[in-house]
Amino acid sequence: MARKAAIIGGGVIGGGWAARFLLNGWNVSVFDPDPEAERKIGEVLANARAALPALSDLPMQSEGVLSFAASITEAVEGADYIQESVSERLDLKHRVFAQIQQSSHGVPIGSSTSGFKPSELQEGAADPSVIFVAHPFNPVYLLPLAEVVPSARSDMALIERVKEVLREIGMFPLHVRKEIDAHIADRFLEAVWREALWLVKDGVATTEEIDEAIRMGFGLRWGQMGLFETYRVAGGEAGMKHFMAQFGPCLTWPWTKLMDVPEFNDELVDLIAGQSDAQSGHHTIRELERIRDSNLIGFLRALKDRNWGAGKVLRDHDARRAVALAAEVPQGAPMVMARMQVLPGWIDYNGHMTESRYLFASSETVDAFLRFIGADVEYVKTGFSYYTAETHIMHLGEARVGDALTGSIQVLAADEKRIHLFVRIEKAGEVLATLEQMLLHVDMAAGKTCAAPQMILDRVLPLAAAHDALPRPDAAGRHVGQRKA
Ligand SMILES: NC(=O)C1=CN([C@@H]2O[C@H](COP(=O)(O)OP(=O)(O)OC[C@H]3O[C@@H](n4cnc5c(N)ncnc54)[C@H](O)[C@@H]3O)[C@@H](O)[C@H]2O)C=CC1
Ligand SMILES: C[N+](C)(C)CC(=O)CC(=O)[O-]
Repeated sequence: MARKAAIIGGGVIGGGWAARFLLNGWNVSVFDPDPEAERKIGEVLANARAALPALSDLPMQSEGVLSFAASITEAVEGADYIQESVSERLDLKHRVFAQIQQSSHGVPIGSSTSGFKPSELQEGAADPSVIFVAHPFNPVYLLPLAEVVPSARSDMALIERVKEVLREIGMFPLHVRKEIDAHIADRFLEAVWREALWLVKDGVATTEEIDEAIRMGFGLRWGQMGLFETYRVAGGEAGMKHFMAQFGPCLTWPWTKLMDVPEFNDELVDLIAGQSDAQSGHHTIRELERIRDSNLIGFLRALKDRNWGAGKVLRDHDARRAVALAAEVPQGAPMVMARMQVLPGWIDYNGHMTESRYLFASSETVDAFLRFIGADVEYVKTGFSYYTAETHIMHLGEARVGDALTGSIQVLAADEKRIHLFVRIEKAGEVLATLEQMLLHVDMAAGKTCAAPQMILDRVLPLAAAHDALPRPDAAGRHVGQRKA
């Protein structure tokens, strides 16, 4: 049965948490007194649905059920995990924890706070041991980092369980060992922000010039190696020691105004906001979110190919899910093997899903089937695999961006060397395309077909026999231009 997350506070960050849990198969109950919360979460969720599936190489899990509760008590009822994401005010957070703990006992309560220490959050709580910081980064559904900060009063066994929950939903829990205001990452963001405010206030640079200075240079480097590994490389062959010797003295030169804070008055706010409008005001916030998400997807995908940094987290998440998927027995015949989401990049100039994506959707379906019968990545490493010899596609309907698709498999026939498959790509029961495909078992080194091993035949031959009882699809055996019978 799906587990339940309660999200208290459904703004920018609560909405992101809701999407992250839902798309990873959890049921989610949100409480937020804002009458607009449901609409806002719906928009965040639409962006997440368009973005997150693009990071996975496995079919997405079935989405959990989203509900909106009328009270905190209703939201937390039966919850396995609670995430507080209300506005950054300590008195408000204390009130919310008190209400949560009137009806929830022993359930982990993570706080999204950007800066409060866990010991501050725990003050006056009925059970402080279950309250801790789980600080995410926006967009929560795409960025893996969650700083997990316990205090001396925390239940450390519970913290370990929480870290596992975060890994299960594809996140990277960074255990912050010593509590400190603003944890680790926000201290950097604060430093950069202060410096940038000074540069604008002093008329040295505009908001746009500052953003170019970041995104054309060091921002790209930081996303893949962070600070210290980057500086190690910058030290040349002599590494970090040389870097420190060369740039250490600059720390005492006037390279920063970090010690001072510019006066945060209306003049400064207007200056920054005006420049920001001139820079980006031609896009709505939702447009900017979608631009940000597709840039992040490209970046994360590149890191995933290299199994590096945040890309390694994505690979580990796929590997964990692959084990769970392999243990799952697909239901029904034909067997639903893949669930997909039509992404913006899949749409062509006709405004519907482009033809190459039907082959892609079928590949996802057939790959899941091959993993199911044991011809998975580990098997391929032994030098054997299935190759596609022939495909016939029939286009029967249209898909639009955001549509949820399923890919199902009917085994038409199978023997030692061949698997003859019929794939249906469907949207809510409507068949959009069928693909008939012949797969051949090959010895990859020899470049020749050969018999599949018994362990694969033991899985595929009974399926072929069982699917023999299904009606043979009309489209099976058709060729291009053939008249309908
Ligand atoms: N916006 C950001 O970039 C990040 C924010 N955070 C943290 O996440 C938390 C939330 O921030 P945002 O989502 O940005 O703020 P937000 O203003 O977008 O959302 C806060 C939500 O809390 C709701 N709320 C207020 N009182 C409530 C109550 N008693 N019960 C339930 N909901 C209530 C509001 O209606 C609002 O929808 C803060 O602690 C913030 O520091 C963490 C990471 C990044
Ligand atoms: C600006 N901020 C302090 C709320 C930022 C964060 O807490 C994390 C983020 O997503 O940048």
